[in-house]
Amino acid sequence: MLLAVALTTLAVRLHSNSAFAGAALYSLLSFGENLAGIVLYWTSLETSLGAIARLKTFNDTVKPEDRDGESIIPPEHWPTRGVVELKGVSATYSSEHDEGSTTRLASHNIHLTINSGEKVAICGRTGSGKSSFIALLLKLLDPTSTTAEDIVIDGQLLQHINRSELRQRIIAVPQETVFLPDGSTFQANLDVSEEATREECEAVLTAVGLWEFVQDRGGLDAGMNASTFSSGQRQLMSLGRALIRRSIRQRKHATGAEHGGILLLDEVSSSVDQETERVMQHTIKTEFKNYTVIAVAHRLDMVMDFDKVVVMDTGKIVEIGVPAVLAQEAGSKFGDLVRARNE
Ligand SMILES: Nc1ncnc2c1ncn2[C@@H]1O[C@H](COP(=O)(O)OP(=O)(O)OP(=O)(O)O)[C@@H](O)[C@H]1O
Repeated sequence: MLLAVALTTLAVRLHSNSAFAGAALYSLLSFGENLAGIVLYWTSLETSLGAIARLKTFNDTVKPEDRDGESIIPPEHWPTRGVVELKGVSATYSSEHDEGSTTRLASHNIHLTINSGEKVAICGRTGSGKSSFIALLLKLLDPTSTTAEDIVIDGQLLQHINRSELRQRIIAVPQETVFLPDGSTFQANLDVSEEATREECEAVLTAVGLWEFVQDRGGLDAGMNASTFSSGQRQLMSLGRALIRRSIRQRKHATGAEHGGILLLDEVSSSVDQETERVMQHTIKTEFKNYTVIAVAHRLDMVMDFDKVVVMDTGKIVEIGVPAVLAQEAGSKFGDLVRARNE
């Protein structure tokens, strides 16, 4: 089982170039129990393939034994407000496998405050550092130098927080969806931590428009074959997982009051048609209305009604503003991206 999961995730990684795509297995890793085994399996891989080298870089950042033992478990329901502060954060990838250079700048002196419940889009050209920004928030990538207050989420310094705990508290939807080995049930694939009820699974699949699809294939207990999913259906399952996590968090919240949190999205609608994108947007807006949402987006129409857009270039923030306003502004970098897309 462990080997199969590792191979599945590895196969996904080999098809990808993005930093955060390495975190496609985030949704599996974040549940902890198989993490040590998967990491051990990976680190034993010896190959000179570039993709594996990148995988190893990602790997190096998640070794639990290095840092988690001494790090802090945040308060029980953290983060409930979803205030994110970055105070001059820089990060590099070590590229010992790249010829000619030793480090590669992914984030450069990032100063940014994201307020509670804000919906923020991260935009920019390919390789501008969008996914790396998300990777920083999940501690998949570490800041190069750390002053004591580099990244703070709801008053907690990220550098002190236990990595696996962090990845259980922040909900993230990666660009690529990693499934359990073929034959695992729809329910197991949707609810990886096995904490949701069948009713919750059905409600979530209905919300993302996959309930009929699952029923046609034998229902929640039927074995699933991921290769029969389209890319868009894979992304909908990923969003479904995020909704399940939100439900579970909400249920565990002592007061029962609606609380917030943080949702990270990396190009989640890159493979869906306009109608499906509309469903996804609606679901994110309604189900995560109290959450701070940080979304990497190439499809700029999806983020036009967000509160804020952050435009990145060569690892730096080069513009921050309201998307609908910037889109109309001559000389705006976001406006340039929109105009380039429209052409
Ligand atoms: N694992 C890695 N190892 C080394 N360099 C990396 C790694 N991941 C990304 N980079 C480099 O870091 C820089 C920022 O990459 P990042 O993936 O954050 O950009 P992006 O804006 O998300 O790109 P895209 O839109 O193509 O997904 C790029 O120069 C990229 O080549």
